[in-house]
Amino acid sequence: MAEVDHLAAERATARFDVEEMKVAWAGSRHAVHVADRMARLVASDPVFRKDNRTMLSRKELFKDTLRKAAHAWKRIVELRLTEEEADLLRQYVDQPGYVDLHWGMFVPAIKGQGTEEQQHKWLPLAYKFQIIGCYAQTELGHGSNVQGLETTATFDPKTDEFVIHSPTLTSSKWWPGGLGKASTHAVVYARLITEGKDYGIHGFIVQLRSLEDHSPLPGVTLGDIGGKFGSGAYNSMDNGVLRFDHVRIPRDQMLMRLSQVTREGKYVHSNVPKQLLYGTMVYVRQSIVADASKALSRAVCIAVRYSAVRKQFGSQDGGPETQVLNYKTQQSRLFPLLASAYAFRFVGDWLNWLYTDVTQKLEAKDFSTLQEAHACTAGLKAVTTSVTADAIEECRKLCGGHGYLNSSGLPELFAVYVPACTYEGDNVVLLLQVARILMKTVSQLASGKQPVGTMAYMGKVQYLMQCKSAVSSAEDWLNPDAIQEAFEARALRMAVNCAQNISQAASQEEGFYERSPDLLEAAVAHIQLIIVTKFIEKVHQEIPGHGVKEQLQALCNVYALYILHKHLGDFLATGCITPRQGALANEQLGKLYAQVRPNAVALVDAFNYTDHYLGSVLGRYDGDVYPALYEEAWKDPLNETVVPEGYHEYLRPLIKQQQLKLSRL
Ligand SMILES: CCCCCCCC/C=C\CCCCC/C=C/C(=O)SCCNC(=O)CCNC(=O)[C@H](O)C(C)(C)COP(=O)(O)OP(=O)(O)OC[C@H]1O[C@@H](n2cnc3c(N)ncnc32)[C@H](O)[C@@H]1OP(=O)(O)O
Ligand SMILES: Cc1cc2nc3c(=O)[nH]c(=O)nc-3n(C[C@H](O)[C@H](O)[C@H](O)COP(=O)(O)OP(=O)(O)OC[C@H]3O[C@@H](n4cnc5c(N)ncnc54)[C@H](O)[C@@H]3O)c2cc1C
Repeated sequence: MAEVDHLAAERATARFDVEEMKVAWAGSRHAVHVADRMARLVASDPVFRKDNRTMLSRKELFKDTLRKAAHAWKRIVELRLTEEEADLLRQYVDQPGYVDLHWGMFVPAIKGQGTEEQQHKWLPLAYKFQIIGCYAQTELGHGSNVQGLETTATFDPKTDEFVIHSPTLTSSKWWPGGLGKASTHAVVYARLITEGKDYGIHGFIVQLRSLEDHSPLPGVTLGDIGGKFGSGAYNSMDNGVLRFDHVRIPRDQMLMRLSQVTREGKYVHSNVPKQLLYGTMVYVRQSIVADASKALSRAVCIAVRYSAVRKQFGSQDGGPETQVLNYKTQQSRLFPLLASAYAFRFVGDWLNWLYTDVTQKLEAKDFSTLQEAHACTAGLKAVTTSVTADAIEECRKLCGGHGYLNSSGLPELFAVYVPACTYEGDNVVLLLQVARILMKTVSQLASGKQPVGTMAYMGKVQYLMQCKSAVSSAEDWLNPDAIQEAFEARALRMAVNCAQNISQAASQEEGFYERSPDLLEAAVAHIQLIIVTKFIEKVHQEIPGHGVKEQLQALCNVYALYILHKHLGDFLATGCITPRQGALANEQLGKLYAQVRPNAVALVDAFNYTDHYLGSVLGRYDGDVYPALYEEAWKDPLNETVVPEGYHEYLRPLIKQQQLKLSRL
């Protein structure tokens, strides 16, 4: 705890119990305690220091990542941490690295697509780090279009092996994290060819490097694909390139849970949807939604605390300067982001529940919710990552000039975060998947088929297509039913409009292609409805703690009315609300900002982030920003010498030359 709390006055104005809000944010009292313990464990360990990260060269940074990963593993083993604790510890280490892919994709791919026998063989090796794995799907030529991958896995019945081959330059695996330098194994996605027939993409476990000296195995060419956006940031990750020259693997290294190749080379597909092959991506997409709320809340925490510390311009009578957080423009930019952080947290929790539920159903051979899981994970991944990436940049601007310094933590957070809009599915490609499912659902309405899950509202088509909002005062917008109805009507009408336009095209496919920009917007409207709905549902639950429910209610309204204001064109164009009702929503939004203002600092305190995890001099808990900024500047390598290197070669001769010229005049 800080000795002098420059934000004490801010904390004193909070009208709710911050400790109970921490519980609401984390999900349970247990979750708060575990997270707290792990965060402090990391913060107090000098190996996990990260304040110098942006000053390291790529090689130093990569070695630092290896060191941290090894040290984290040592601590996990020494302290006998549970899986939950270990995950949190890695999260607080906060440095992307090969372990993310090992635990996050390699292990889940084997769990999801391997037979019991295969799991029994490979998982213990992975669990003890006797092998290190990555997820090698994307190629130089194709990422989004998975069916377009070119790597081949041809079955050779003579030797009972698959021959893995990269037939073209564009078939080189390109991007997999952990592949470049660290992994010994990969789950490789390749076209399965047997008995002369191409059966499409399947997963194979392939060893890449020697377990003795880490050198590439014969026929394997691999390396790192090069430096990436920003200093520090995602450059700690060894995203890699990989080519195979007729590399042989035993038949039983094909992941055979969904389909098999027999000893004779016969292809057998189990009676399950082929999309289960994409299961690892669905799993990771739901983790990415949870991660979005973490990244967004970090940026918002920095911007809120700093905005409370920073003062600019005085009162007209020469009194004290104004905290920038008091400017209405600062509030209208920042508070919707604060509300979005909470909204993403709660929708992330719900998505995690949905994923668990779908997984249990799949195990019982019930595939009915597969489409719902795909639409929700793809859509929520796309919307939450796009908003978060933009929001981090907005937080940088909200911190003025100091936000541009590495020591603010925001440039690195942005650089680490932005690829989330691309990896695990480009956001546009994923939203078009949602749109496809929306169009399918609309087309089935006429046949009387009742939509289910998050599409259930579309079943109220008769009502939602013609309803008119009853809002007649700003306060009316505090009614969750009014909000819910407006969002449902907007989403449905946008989807139906798209479907009508598509039906006028020469073919469904052509119509979809022509209308894809509108379809994107319809998909976003549907996903925003889900986020609003889940926030409203959360607030309806019993939430203990003085004032906690009231604050969450206010944030829920901020989130919904901000989206309504931002996308007012949609609501007006579809006739869901009138211009007057739009203006009333904006009026109410202003009142809500005033309600959030005294609670803002406490609302970010509830994220319970250590100064180490935040990694920002602007976001310090104690608000003692200026001495920290000043001190950080002196740590820059440029300040190691008073006279810079290069002075004698370039500066002195220049200055002397000018002096000489002047003396000749
Ligand atoms: C790893 C760590 C995890 C923790 C995260 C926390 C953050 C930590 C921070 C840092 C670490 C980050 C690590 C990042 C690692 C990144 C890894 C990757 O990027 S891996 C590669 C990911 N690649 C993609 O996502 C590719 C995107 N493309 C696709 O998914 C597909 O090709 C497609 C776009 C969906 C198209 O598929 P396809 O051509 O097969 O078909 P369609 O004709 O469109 O669809 C056919 C039917 O299949 C349905 N469908 C499609 N996908 C799915 C699915 N996933 N599940 C269920 N159903 C699916 C589709 O709806 C169609 O259905 P019908 O209409 O026929 O009914
Ligand atoms: C940091 C990072 C880490 C990664 N880690 C891994 C990993 O561990 N393993 C792995 O296998 N892969 C990994 N990837 C690859 C990643 O999954 C792909 O980059 C991603 O799926 C996007 O595919 P792409 O690069 O082919 O983009 P493209 O599909 O080429 O996208 C280019 C542009 O085309 C647009 N576009 C493409 N298709 C359509 C369409 N049908 N309609 C409209 N617009 C379209 C996109 O919106 C985009 O604007 C990683 C990528 C990054 C950046």
